[in-house]
Amino acid sequence: MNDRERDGLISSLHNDVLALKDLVRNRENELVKLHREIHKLKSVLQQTTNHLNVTRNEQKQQHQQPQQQSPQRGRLYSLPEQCGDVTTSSQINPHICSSCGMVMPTSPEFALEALSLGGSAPSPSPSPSPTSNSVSAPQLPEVRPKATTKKQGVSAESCVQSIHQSYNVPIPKYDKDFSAKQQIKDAIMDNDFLKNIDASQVRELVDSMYSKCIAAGEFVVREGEAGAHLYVSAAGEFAVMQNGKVLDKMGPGKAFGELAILYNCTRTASIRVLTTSEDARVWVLDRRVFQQIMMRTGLQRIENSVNFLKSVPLLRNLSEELLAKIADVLELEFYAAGTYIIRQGTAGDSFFLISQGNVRVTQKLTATSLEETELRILSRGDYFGEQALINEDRRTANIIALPPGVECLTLDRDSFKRLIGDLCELKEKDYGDESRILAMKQAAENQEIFGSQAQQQQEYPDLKLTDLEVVSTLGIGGFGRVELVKAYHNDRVDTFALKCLKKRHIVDTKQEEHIFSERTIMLSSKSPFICRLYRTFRDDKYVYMLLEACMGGEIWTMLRDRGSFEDNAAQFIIGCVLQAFEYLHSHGIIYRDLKPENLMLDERGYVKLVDFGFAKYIGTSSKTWTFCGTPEYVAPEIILNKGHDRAVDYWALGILIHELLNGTPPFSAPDPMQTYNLILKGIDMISFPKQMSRWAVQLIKRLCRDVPSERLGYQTGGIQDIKKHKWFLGFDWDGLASQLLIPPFVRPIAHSTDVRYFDRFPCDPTEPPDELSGWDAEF
Ligand SMILES: Nc1ncnc2c1ncn2[C@@H]1O[C@H](COP(=O)(O)OP(=O)(O)OP(=O)(O)O)[C@@H](O)[C@H]1O
Ligand SMILES: Nc1nc2c(ncn2[C@@H]2O[C@@H]3COP(=O)(O)O[C@H]3[C@H]2O)c(=O)[nH]1
Ligand SMILES: Nc1nc2c(ncn2[C@@H]2O[C@@H]3COP(=O)(O)O[C@H]3[C@H]2O)c(=O)[nH]1
Repeated sequence: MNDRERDGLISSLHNDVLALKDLVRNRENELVKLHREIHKLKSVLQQTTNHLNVTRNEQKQQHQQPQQQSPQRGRLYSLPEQCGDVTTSSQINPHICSSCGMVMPTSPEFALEALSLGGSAPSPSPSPSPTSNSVSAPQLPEVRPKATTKKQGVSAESCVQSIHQSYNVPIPKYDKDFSAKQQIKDAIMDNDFLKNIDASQVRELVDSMYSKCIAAGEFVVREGEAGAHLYVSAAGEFAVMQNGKVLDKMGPGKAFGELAILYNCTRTASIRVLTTSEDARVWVLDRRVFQQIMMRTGLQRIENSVNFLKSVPLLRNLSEELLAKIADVLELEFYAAGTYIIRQGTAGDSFFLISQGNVRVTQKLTATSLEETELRILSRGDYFGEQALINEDRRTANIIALPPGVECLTLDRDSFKRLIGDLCELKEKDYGDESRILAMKQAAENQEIFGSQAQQQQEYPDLKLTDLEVVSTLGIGGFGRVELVKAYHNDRVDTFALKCLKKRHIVDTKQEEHIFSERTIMLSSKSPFICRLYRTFRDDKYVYMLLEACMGGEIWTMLRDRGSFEDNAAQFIIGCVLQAFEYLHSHGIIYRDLKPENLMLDERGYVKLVDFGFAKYIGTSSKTWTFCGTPEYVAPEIILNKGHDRAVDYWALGILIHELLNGTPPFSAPDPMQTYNLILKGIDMISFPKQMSRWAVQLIKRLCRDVPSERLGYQTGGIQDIKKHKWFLGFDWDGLASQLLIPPFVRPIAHSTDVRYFDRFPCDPTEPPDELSGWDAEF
């Protein structure tokens, strides 16, 4: 390793360390947040257990003294809800509200009840029920209403009533400037318990908060009291206290007081103003308003769900009543792009309806296959996941969320069976899996023939690496050099191109599979339009491919030197490529790296495809997802990761025609991202040079269609459709196939090691490190 490389390595390691430190810092922050969350939840839990203990004791007492009642019970029920929180002024007796003189509610249910009864005074229950299991504050037993059955009933029954009543009750709004709104919104989103509220709900909460000043030293919230408000600190400093001890301090922009409201418990801590110089200020939201906003949006959600269900074709004929039942049990779930919502072969208990976004359905067609075949894309209104529920079996396909993410309504197994499991459409659904698997088997058999050992039979079996003598370097690729070599064997001298690939580099860049695939496909391919691979070798540092030497040089070099090709030369080059594609596609192989750099001329001037590093066997009906290719040549579906097949080769063919005729590809920018953006804008955004023939432009446009299935060559006529296009009018396809056609550029070659059509490359004295993992055993 030289100094520059070492410096580069050090700097990259340094960056890695910095990134890891950042990660650790973020994790630590997350931990602190989680600890705080745990602590808060523990406070809530603590209260609940206390309440339950007290209730149990109470129930015991009530059994012992059934007639005894608190004399203040009636007043408790008539307490107006807004008197929930007390400040210092009521401290003489914390249970008496100083402003209205009433007894403060000490049970969390009180507020709920007050809410559900709209603040009116229902008559108190005359006698407590010994069986009720009310929860109430243990600190204040003397004023706490004894548990009653009525109370239990009210909170369930009239709460529902209240939902409907409050549905149309206007919610107060208070004007505030932008920064105030932002402060409240940020505080809500920063609160672990409130941050999951819908954006529309947050907006309403923000609008309904009003400002209140609180003097230095006063309590905003007192531990153990009932909570009737949610707060956001607007200005000043506040202390969070528990049992008289300061737990934490907070400045402006913090939401607090949410626990008592969300968990129906009493205040789990006290909040006191620390600021001494001037009043502190808080934003306040009445609990009643909070609940109203939550209920209203909740109801709205059910209504939206029913409306959505009505639009789902599967549920078209169901009654309104049944739809409402379904809507009632549906759960809303979100999945980030790329998430496997369902994985084939796993057990599953949910049924899914897509309410937003798209999913990709893929399937492994054989138990051992690594590849997933794309079956279809499902979108809003479509459903999935019924198979495993109906057949009591494992999932039969994968469901993957597509960008930007997916929203689904889900039903659990029981609800599915009860509500829609009998629908004929579901029971009779046939996705055609069987015929697909049959076709796959057929294709696999073909592949077996194509990639079989017999087909891959290596030639020159007696030739050893040591029989080869390097003459000069023909080219340099991503993994090493291609050398022109002389082979001395059986009293003969042959010349070959020897592609030497650095094993360490292959392993480091995880390209083992691509190199293997290149070997299998090239060894098996026997077409005059594809460079022959005769055999392979290996040693500790390299794998070697002994290739047919294409001594006419690269099309890329010719294009560089000439600037562009005439139509007839371009037709000949494209004709040869089409012959190669016809051969590859008919064997289920896609090439994926078409460009002038990978087209070589043999000594007769015929064009051959070289470099099969990205070629892949996919069979006839499947797709693949690996992003690969050269930026200027990749098709939109590769960029968008939609899954691709041989249609990407037709796209690349259109790009190649453009480059051969003009010297540049149509989509080209200084960096790949810009190039991808141009590609996604489409071929119609390109203005073609005037000198191009009308037919050439038309052919390029027909090949470079955004939608793969619309590309010429991909339809039922296959590659013949391209060959029949007007641009090729008069072209001698039979002459090309039989190689009797005279190529447009015959390049004189003096002898078998004449390298005049190749650039000169300096030698590279550095040796790559050994790589001995053994992945290349077959080479
Ligand atoms: N059969 C051949 N006959 C003559 N020259 C060849 C042959 N194969 C490759 N070359 C020369 O070597 C160069 C590099 O070869 P190739 O593209 O196959 O290597 P690679 O490591 O796969 O490169 P890449 O980075 O493009 O994947 C070619 O551009 C060409 O100039
Ligand atoms: N229990 C608890 N409450 C906290 C803490 N930090 C801030 N608070 C807030 O103090 C508030 C007191 O009233 P709530 O119990 O309604 O909600 C509580 C939280 O919003 C903490 O560490 N523990
Ligand atoms: N087996 C199969 N499932 C599909 C197909 N298209 C969509 N799917 C859905 O993919 C789901 C995967 O999970 P399930 O087997 O429960 O139910 C499956 C179907 O709802 C298909 O062609 N075949």
